[in-house]
Amino acid sequence: MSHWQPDSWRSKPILQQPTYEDKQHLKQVEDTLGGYPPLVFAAETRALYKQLGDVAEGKGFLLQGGDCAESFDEFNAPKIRDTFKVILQMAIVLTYAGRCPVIKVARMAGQYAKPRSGDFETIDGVSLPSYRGDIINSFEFTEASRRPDPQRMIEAYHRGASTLNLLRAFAQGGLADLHEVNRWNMAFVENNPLKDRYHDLATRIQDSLEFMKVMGINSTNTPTLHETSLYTSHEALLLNYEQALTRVDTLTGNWYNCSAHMLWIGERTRQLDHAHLEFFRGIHNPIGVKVGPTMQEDELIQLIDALNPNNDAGRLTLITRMGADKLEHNLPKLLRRVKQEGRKVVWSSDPMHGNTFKASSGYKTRNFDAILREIQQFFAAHKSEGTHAGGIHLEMTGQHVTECTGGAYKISDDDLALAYKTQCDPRLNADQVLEMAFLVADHLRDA
Ligand SMILES: O=C[C@H](O)[C@H](O)COP(=O)(O)O
Ligand SMILES: C=C(OP(=O)(O)O)C(=O)O
Repeated sequence: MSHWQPDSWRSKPILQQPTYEDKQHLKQVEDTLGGYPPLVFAAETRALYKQLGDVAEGKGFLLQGGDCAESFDEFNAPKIRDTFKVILQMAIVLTYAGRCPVIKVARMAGQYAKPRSGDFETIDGVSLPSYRGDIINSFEFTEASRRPDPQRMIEAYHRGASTLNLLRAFAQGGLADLHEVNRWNMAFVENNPLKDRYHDLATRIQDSLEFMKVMGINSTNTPTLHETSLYTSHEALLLNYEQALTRVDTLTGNWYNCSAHMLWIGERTRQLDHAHLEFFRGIHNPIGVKVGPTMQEDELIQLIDALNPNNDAGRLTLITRMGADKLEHNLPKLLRRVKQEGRKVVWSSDPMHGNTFKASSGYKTRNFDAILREIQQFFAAHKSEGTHAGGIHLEMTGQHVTECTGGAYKISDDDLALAYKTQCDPRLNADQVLEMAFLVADHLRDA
């Protein structure tokens, strides 16, 4: 295999990239970013790698979630806080009701680049380049807004850094204290139809904390009760940006992509001889790859071997996104083959991307029941193949949006217009996530 360099991807075919008109400006931005401090520290990335290694061995569960596409316009503390809360809330339900350690990885602090089905969008007979995420162009439907601008990478870096800073403060500065989480969760679910179930769980956690106190277990000296670990992730699609943040770790001498702890390759850019595979094979982060409904057994083994030649547990997460109607037929054969060949991977389910459709109202949406059905089938397939259902990957937000239909509030096609805010794909809202958490926890406990 040829020698890897952070820029060796540049000689390979590449899909889903913008065409920048001003190459000099692009180079200037890449150089500037290359001189900026890394956003994450390689040792943190190694800690996540190790925890994912445990998940690959069947000990733990990966919860990965956040926006479909983070937005420069909706960049504010309440939004970051609410998504943080909803991830934590789901993690607590999964940990307590599912009796399972949960590793939390946010789709935040860098989820700015989007692959698209078409290069152009047409509205009222006018065709303009598709919106590809705020790191590339702007959502507004004008010629100027849709022109790719390299300067946006600098903007994305700064917003990613601020988001990460706040997430770290929340995780370690008291907001994630289990005593507090228990309290704010109560208010957070006040109007939720699953409130009673949540209250019951919260009371049991409270009882456990009080029991520990009575027994003399000093919770002030027990960091896991006061803080949490939340890692960051995004699709490493725009390789100019990702390369600029790829650095040698001085402790190990290895290359790490320091734009996030975990990165993944999308379904549309995972070709074996293409640029994204080339870039990912050289970085030492834990990585994910999306696995869609057309994936065949041989192709999957080749992909695994290209990305994880040493078969290290924790290195590779396979994120299946097949669609509720296809998973039952397509996943078991992949599980069987990977198990037969002894490859160590985390299997995670993205029940969102295979279940998107256009509602009669014209909005792109996903139905809660289809999302749930894909998760149920994911657990069932693992159970029958004797493999570990290792995680879920959700597009979700802490905001009260109406983007996915169904759930306990029975959001209908007509309701979608009430609060449809996503810039790309529909997300589960805070209530739908809580509901999903209880349903997944039941499967997790059973598994
Ligand atoms: O999030 C994933 C993709 O970017 C998205 O599904 C593509 O959407 P499109 O089919 O509207 O381009
Ligand atoms: C684009 C995404 O998914 P996929 O590659 O599975 O379509 C995504 O997760 O944002």
